[in-house]
Amino acid sequence: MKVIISSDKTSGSKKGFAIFKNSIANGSKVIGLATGSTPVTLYQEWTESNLDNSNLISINLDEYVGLTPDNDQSYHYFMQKNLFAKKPFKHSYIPDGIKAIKDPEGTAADYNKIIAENPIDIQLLGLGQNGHIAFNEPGTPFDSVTHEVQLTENTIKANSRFFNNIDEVPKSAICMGIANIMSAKEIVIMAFGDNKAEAVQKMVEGPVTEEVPASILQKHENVTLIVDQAAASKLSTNYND
Ligand SMILES: O=P(O)(O)OC[C@H]1O[C@](O)(CO)[C@@H](O)[C@@H]1O
Repeated sequence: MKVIISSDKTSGSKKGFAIFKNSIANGSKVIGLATGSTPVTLYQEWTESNLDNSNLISINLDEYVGLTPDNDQSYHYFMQKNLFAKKPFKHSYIPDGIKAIKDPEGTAADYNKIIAENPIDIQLLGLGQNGHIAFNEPGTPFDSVTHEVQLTENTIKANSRFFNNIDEVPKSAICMGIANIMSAKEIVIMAFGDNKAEAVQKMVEGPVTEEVPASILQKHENVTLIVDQAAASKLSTNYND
């Protein structure tokens, strides 16, 4: 894993965006995208750039079960607001959180088919405080594919900051599995802030274990981790930018 330590989130996000721009210039066509607060600055860079997405396909990691695309907490809405409105892709895939209410297995199977038909060239990831990637919580099998995830109390609490109150946070999501994520040819994972420091340390330096889903990234041959000083503060090795 290549580790880039940036002075702050803005410079880290610029470096992250540069990796995507370069990868697209070199022929990447299928782009895996993430939500959460981590990628917002990277998406700002993207919308302000001259990059043209009209020949690209995007595939998002996850969506809450039960939220319509026009719900301002849905990941459909998030992507529209932060990237797609200004930089539309040829086609953008996000799991169908409404179909998933009645048919989570069918929704997940549809999404696995989409990923199989559109192998991901480069995938963006954030990192949960407990080491989760997308909504794959500790204990998720490394060979998992798209599935319905029951959100843990920790994640519901962490994400409640975006909702009016904690009871509005959906209890489950449709989420790419760890095997889907690992199938991407290249991965960029970003983490900023001291609340991510422990997860970063375990992901990079700890054992590869399903208890820390992101630790599997140690086994991927083309991963770049971008962190700020705070998120890097528990790493024991000195990684130079
Ligand atoms: O970027 P944030 O908001 O810190 O969230 C970290 C991770 O948690 C999630 O929001 C899921 O809870 C992921 O989508 C994200 O990668």
